[in-house]
This record gives sequence, structure tokens and C-alpha cells, in this order.
Amino acid sequence: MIEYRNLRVALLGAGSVGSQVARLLLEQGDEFASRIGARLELVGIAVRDVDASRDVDLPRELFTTDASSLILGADIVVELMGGIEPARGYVLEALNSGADVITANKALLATHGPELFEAAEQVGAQLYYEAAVAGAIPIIRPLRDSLAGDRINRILGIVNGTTNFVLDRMDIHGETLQDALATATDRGYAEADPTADIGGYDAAQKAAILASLAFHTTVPLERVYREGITSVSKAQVDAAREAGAVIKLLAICERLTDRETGEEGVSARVYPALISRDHPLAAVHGAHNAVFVQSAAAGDLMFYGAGAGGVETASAVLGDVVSAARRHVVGGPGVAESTHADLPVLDIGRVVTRYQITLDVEDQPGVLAAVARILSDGGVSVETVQQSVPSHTGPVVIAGNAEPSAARPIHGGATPTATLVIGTHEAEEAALAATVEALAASDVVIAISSVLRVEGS
Ligand SMILES: NC(=O)C1=CN([C@@H]2O[C@H](COP(=O)(O)OP(=O)(O)OC[C@H]3O[C@@H](n4cnc5c(N)ncnc54)[C@H](O)[C@@H]3O)[C@@H](O)[C@H]2O)C=CC1
Ligand SMILES: N[C@@H](CC=O)C(=O)O
Ligand code: NA
Repeated sequence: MIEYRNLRVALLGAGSVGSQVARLLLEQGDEFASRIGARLELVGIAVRDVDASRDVDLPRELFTTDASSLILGADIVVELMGGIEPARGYVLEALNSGADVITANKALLATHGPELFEAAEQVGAQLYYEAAVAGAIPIIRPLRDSLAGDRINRILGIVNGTTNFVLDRMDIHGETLQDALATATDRGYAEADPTADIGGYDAAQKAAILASLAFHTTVPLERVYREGITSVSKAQVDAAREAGAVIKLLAICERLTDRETGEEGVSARVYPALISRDHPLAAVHGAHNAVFVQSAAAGDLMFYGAGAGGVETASAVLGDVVSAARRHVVGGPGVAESTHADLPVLDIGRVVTRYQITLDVEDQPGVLAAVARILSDGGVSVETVQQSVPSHTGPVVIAGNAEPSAARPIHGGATPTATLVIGTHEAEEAALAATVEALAASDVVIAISSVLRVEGS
């Protein structure tokens, strides 16, 4: 027997995710009422254009362009518009009025999170955001609640569905980045501006959110090192496959000790990296995501599932709606953000990982020794070297995200060339970058065609 009054839900946005949330709220009203002990009443849906065509058939009378009026008097506001403004203003309006807010907006959380959490705390409202990281996969709640008694040391994951879809298509079907991105956009995986996906911005926002939660430290978005996938070439994808590896866009958040100062800090970074085909992350296909969490007591945990997609993401949003609604009905404490550790966020230069450097050299006696000397002088220790002859002279890439520069001509055009693929042991990023510059400046090196980090050992 339901006695609690109806809970008024205002929905902002009816795109890929919002339209599915609205459909499920309407279709599963009785089921939700039983789970919550109160009926959820969808009071309206704010959109830019009430007459726009939508994939989902929803009652026209629910639509409005007046978001502020909807927010007024709502118990729960679901923000699925995306972007910073006006979403930020509406979320603040909702929180200040005492409504709980559910959002999937990682761009907003990663840039204005502290302001929003503060506003929520002031009035005792709650801000829920399970859908903001890794779509349908439960990862926010496990980090915030289930692992609240543990110490998280590292998070390694694929957290952007669009780029995983694109890299997968480039790898398996030989598609171009542009064609694969068009399909991802059609399927509702991509952001309104897909540059956010392929430029690594979306993954960086998620890394900032994950690192902040995991390390009880506010990690500002601008301290997250970011490289997207726009410079990943077909040649790199093909070479990775031939070598039994695959390129994935990874988000990595970890505790680090600065080798120079001994200071403990955290690092959050996003870049395309090589991982072995044997690694479980290599088996994450399409728009799926996977997040590995390494913690002191629980050990290794893996979270896997749909990282993007309208109906899949709606699941995470509705989970938050039900939680918020149950809090209205049965009470209980909310969850405050925990940033007490306040650890420094370390620069990318302090990160330690392995690398694969592919370079074209003159095929002459002594060249290998000269290359080995440059690496050793730079403090970068070589694990493997493979050589093939002949080679092309591709563009020079000085660092992972640097713009390619023109290859130097081979004098006289007759010098035989060879391609060296060097795998390094772990090295500090700063040492590696300086060594790659020294290699590029060396007379024996014709071109550096690829520098990739190697993760997941
Ligand atoms: N599509 C996906 O797979 C996932 C999306 N998200 C996040 O969910 C949010 C929504 O994403 P999508 O549904 O894909 O976006 P979308 O672009 O498909 O839909 C956005 C909706 O918001 C409305 N809207 C936008 N600006 C507005 C404004 N100024 N005033 C009124 N209405 C406005 C639009 O009319 C549209 O109905 C974003 O924050 C996105 O990052 C999170 C996880 C997965
Ligand atoms: N554009 C995002 C959507 C989910 O967050 C992605 O592709 O992962
Ligand atoms: Na999630």
C-alpha cells in the first residue's frame, strides 16, 4: 500500500539518454512505485525545441522550453542536456531549491564539481552521477560506498565508448577514424561535439572524477594529462596487431611517489597506449568500457559493460533516481564528497611506464650501438629491439601528442634504411621525452614514426 505523496521528477533534455529515461519512467511507473514506496511523477521535459523529431514517442504535453518553471517544485531534477551552461545554472537552481539532482554530465562535474557539491551540502540535497562515468557500469557507487573502507592505489580503464568503438573498427575492419566516428555518432554514443571523444576530453573528465573519488582529493581537470586518438595512424594500428598488441585509449589514475622529493601524490592521465592482446582490456570491443581497480585490501577488481548508449546509460540514471526517491520516502543520510586527503597532483613527467619507439635509421654498421648509447645516456633501458629492412620514411613524431614534422631526406637518396622497433623497460616520462628528442636530433636517425606507451603488464 503506497501512502507517500507522488515525487515530482523534472527531466532536462530528451536526447539519446533523456528520451530513454522518460520512456522507462512512464512504462515502468508501477514497478518503480513498488520499489520506492511512492509514485514518480514525470512533471515535464525541458528541451530546446518541443517539435523536434525524436526516436522515442513521448507525450507532447510533457515538453517545454521553460526549464526553470519545471525545476520549481520538483523533488528530483534529472539533468541530461549536457554541456556547461545552461546546465550548470539549472543544476544550481535545482539544488538551491532543495531538490536532489541526477546528472550524467561529466563535463560539468569535472569543471564545476566542488561548487555543485557545496551547493548540495548547504541545503542537504544530494547530487548523484553514476551515469557520468562508464555509462551503465556501476563504478561511482562502488568507489564511493562499497570501497569506502579500502585504499585504492590504481585505476586503469577504458572509459570512453566512442573512441573504443572507433579504435576497434580501425583494428578489426580497417575502417578510417572518420567513418567509424560517423557510425558511433549515429548510434548515440558520441558527445554532441565528438571532438570531446576523439580528443580525449571526455575520458579526461571521467579520469578527474574517478581520481577525485578514489584518492579523496580534488583533482582539477586541467591537471589531468590528456592525449586523444586523432594522431593514432592506421600504420600504428596495423603494426600493433602484427605484434600481438592493440591500441586502446586508457584512463589511468594512480598514487605515485615523486622520485625526487619522495612526496606522495596522485596522477591522472589519458592517452592511447599499446596493450597485449592477452590482456583482458584487449577483449573490450565496441562501445563497451572496462575499469580495473587495484586496492590494498580487496586486491584487483574489474567492472565491465556498456560505456555509452541511450538505453544503457538510462539504467544508471534510473538507479540514481530510485536511490534519491527512496531517500525522500525512508530518509537516511546522504553522501558528502570526501576530499580530506588533499594529495598533490603530480605532473606527467613523474609518471613511470614502458614505451615502444619505432624509428627509421641508416642501415650502417654502428648505428644500433649509437641508438643504444642515446637511450642509455637518457636513462632509458632497452628491453627488446626488432629490426626490419627496408623501410619507409614516415613523419617524425617527437612525443606521443606532438605534431608530426617532416622527415629528413636521406642524403643522396641511396643510403639503405632499416626500421627499429625498440621496447623499453619502465622509464620516467620526462626522461623518455628528452631521449626521444635526442634520438630525433641524431644523425643516424632518419625519422621517428611512432612513440607509444605500453600499459597493462
Ligand atoms: N549518449 C551517451 O551514451 C551518454 C551520454 N552521457 C551524458 O548524458 C548527457 C546527455 O547526453 P545525450 O543524451 O547523448 O545528449 P543529446 O545531445 O542526445 O541530448 C541533449 C538533449 O538536451 C536538450 N538540450 C540541450 N541543450 C539545451 C538547452 N540549452 N535547453 C534545453 N534543452 C537543451 C536537447 O534538446 C536534447 O534533447 C550528456 O551530459 C552526456 O555527456 C553520459 C553517458 C553516456
Ligand atoms: N561520449 C561518451 C558517452 C558516455 O559517457 C562515450 O563515448 O563514452
Ligand atoms: Na557508470
